[in-house]
Amino acid sequence: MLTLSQVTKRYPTGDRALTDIDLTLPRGQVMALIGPSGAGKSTLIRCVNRLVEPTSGSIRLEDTELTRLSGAALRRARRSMAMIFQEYALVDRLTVMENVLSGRLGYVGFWRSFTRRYPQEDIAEAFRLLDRVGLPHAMDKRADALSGGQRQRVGIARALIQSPRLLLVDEPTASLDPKTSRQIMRLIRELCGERNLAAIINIHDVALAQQFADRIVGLRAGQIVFDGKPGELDADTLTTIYGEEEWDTRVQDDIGESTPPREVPASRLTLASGGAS
Ligand SMILES: Nc1ncnc2c1ncn2[C@@H]1O[C@H](COP(=O)(O)OP(=O)(O)OP(=O)(O)O)[C@@H](O)[C@H]1O
Repeated sequence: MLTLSQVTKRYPTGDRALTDIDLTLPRGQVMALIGPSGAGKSTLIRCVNRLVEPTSGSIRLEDTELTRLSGAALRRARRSMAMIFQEYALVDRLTVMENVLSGRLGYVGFWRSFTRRYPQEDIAEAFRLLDRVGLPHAMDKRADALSGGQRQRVGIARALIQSPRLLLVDEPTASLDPKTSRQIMRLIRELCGERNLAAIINIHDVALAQQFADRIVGLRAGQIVFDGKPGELDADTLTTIYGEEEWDTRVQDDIGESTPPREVPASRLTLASGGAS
């Protein structure tokens, strides 16, 4: 449903963030994008919804060539690509319900949203979604009264009320503790399954990526150096993605509570943390 062909991004500073990216994402697939800092993960996600303009190449969402769109056509296409952010991007002074309903902004028009007169069916859907993400009693709370995990649940509900076909998820767990991170990843995974939604999840945590994604794509210096199933990620592959000295530290950080002692050879590390709570 999403196809990137030969996508390259060069920033005006001269930084070449992506080089000739070819990638096809089928409907319903949850793909994790991993790689070291600066590899181009955020740039790739933002090229898809054109928050960043690709320098060249083609990005197709089903029958629509996204790189050619502008104005109203681009706004319409963006409705079908919802984003979930690391820092949640909620409006603190608004209630949970208002934050969720703001996901309908692309549909209801400025004045209707400005005066907060959303259609009854949107409000009913917001109730259903808040229930589904585990916040049935929080709708009247201000967003800044919530914990990080709760805020991310609101961010997920806001994304889903857009009725997207694709989720673009940018480090959803980077500000959360390990247990909450697993709960959030599990929720995203389940919702993608229930709605046959495809997702690209930019994530630093390799163990979480392995545990919850169908597919892992490894970026290094703007190029895809691995594309395979979570179980295919081995020490050699991680060295290719992260470099010789980096990856075992990366995996140990990711495993968190079950981190083995430093003297365990890298080749014997179990990458997936397992036993998620
Ligand atoms: N707005 C920008 N202007 C210039 N260069 C940029 C800009 N944004 C990113 N870059 C450069 O593009 C490259 C890829 O950055 P990007 O943020 O996409 O990587 P990333 O893999 O998401 O990194 P991180 O995991 O640290 O968020 C880096 O070299 C970065 O310095």
